[in-house]
Amino acid sequence: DPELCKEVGIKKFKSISNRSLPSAFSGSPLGQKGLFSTRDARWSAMRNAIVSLYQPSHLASLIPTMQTYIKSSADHISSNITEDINMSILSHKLSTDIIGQAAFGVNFGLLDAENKANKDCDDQNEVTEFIKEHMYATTSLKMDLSGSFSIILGLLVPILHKPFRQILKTIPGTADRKIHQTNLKLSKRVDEIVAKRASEKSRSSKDFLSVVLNANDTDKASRQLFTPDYISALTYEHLLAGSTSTAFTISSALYLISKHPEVEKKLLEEIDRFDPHDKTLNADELHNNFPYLDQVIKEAMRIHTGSPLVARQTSQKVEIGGYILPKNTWVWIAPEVLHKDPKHFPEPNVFRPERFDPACEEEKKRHPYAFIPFGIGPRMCIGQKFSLQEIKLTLIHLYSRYIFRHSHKMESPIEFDYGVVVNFKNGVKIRAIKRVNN
Ligand code: HEM
Repeated sequence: DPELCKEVGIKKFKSISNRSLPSAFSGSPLGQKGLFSTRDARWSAMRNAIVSLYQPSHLASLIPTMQTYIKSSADHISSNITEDINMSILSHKLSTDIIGQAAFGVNFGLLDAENKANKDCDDQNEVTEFIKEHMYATTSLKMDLSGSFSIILGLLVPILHKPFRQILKTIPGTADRKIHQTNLKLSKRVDEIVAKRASEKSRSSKDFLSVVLNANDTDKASRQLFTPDYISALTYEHLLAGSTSTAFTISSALYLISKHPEVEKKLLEEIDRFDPHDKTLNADELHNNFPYLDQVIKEAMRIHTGSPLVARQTSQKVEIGGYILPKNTWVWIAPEVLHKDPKHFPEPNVFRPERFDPACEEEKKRHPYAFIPFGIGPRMCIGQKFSLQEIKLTLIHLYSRYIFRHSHKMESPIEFDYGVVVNFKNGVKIRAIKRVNN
């Protein structure tokens, strides 16, 4: 109910996590550092400290960096043009490299196979190992029966999650133990990156980690709030939040566009009209010249919604839709259920980007909260603009050079893994076809 959302959503709910599996995350480096237990006050301060990084002017300054990584991934496609490409893996590397630079100020060099001498890390193997573990950690927080038992239990009965995890993590062979050990290693590595950066005398002001450490250097209050552990947890959160869902959206868009030639045709016309081949777009051009691409991305996020659940906890007793929810009740929203509601999206399973055209009746009539891939309210995704910029730049660059077709190894119907972020179970497998004259 719109009125209720307005009234209740903002005023009476306190948000306690991001997309948001508190019990699942409490086993991750975030939870181990106590992020969720105390995070509200500190998180608001942190959001304020870093919000400038997500403002249009800073995002615009990231375009050339993003373009460099995007070009590397296109070059990778070019050298594998006769083979199947697992777009899920390639886009995960791309988005991890980009967020590595933006959040840590570190070049992970995942796309750059030749990059043996990484400037920011003494040992390239360390970086590769770190990322492998990061990828394991992001994919192992599952919500089905193949995931950790304590996580599944925590979803059903949150109070049981912690004690069960404590027991299960000591038992060899359990997913809980594997996750625990991976998280310990990840935590240690993030701590090392943070400690190294903290010891540097001059830091840039362009990445998340440096901005927070700079604030700590100059401000005593900030030092008390942002302990080294807390900074590590947040830096890791950025890596986690910034890579998987962006990668999922890029591969989902490619999967859907490849299946719909009429959408592909219209999109290519828009991209070619602007002729962005090998050109660095500026923020205004990116924002204004690709309205159909905007619709395609929204529709891809609607059909395949990356965040399965968003959570809130009531900060006081409240009545919603005739139900009385006591204080501290967990409320879970499943955005994809909203996104498939035929009331707001007629023929919900049809991929039709035009339904997001601002001139279209369906779009005009739709409730503003019917489409919430980035969550909603004061705790909605802080990286929304960052990721949309990255996704747009990637699709423009790739489609100015190639079109894509599903590999014959691509399963149909496609299968999903439900984790903290949804993922394609076996990846999006495609073949690239070089476009004439490009
Ligand atoms: C397509 C890409 C992305 C999607 C679909 C997505 C989705 C979401 C969702 C649904 C939430 C929870 C919002 C809520 O509770 O209302 C969230 C939170 C968050 N996201 Fe994203 N996200 C994406 C990309 C990013 C990127 C690139 C970053 C970092 C650069 C990022 C950083 C965060 C952070 C830090 C939070 C927690 C915010 C808070 O708790 O105040 N996300 N995201």
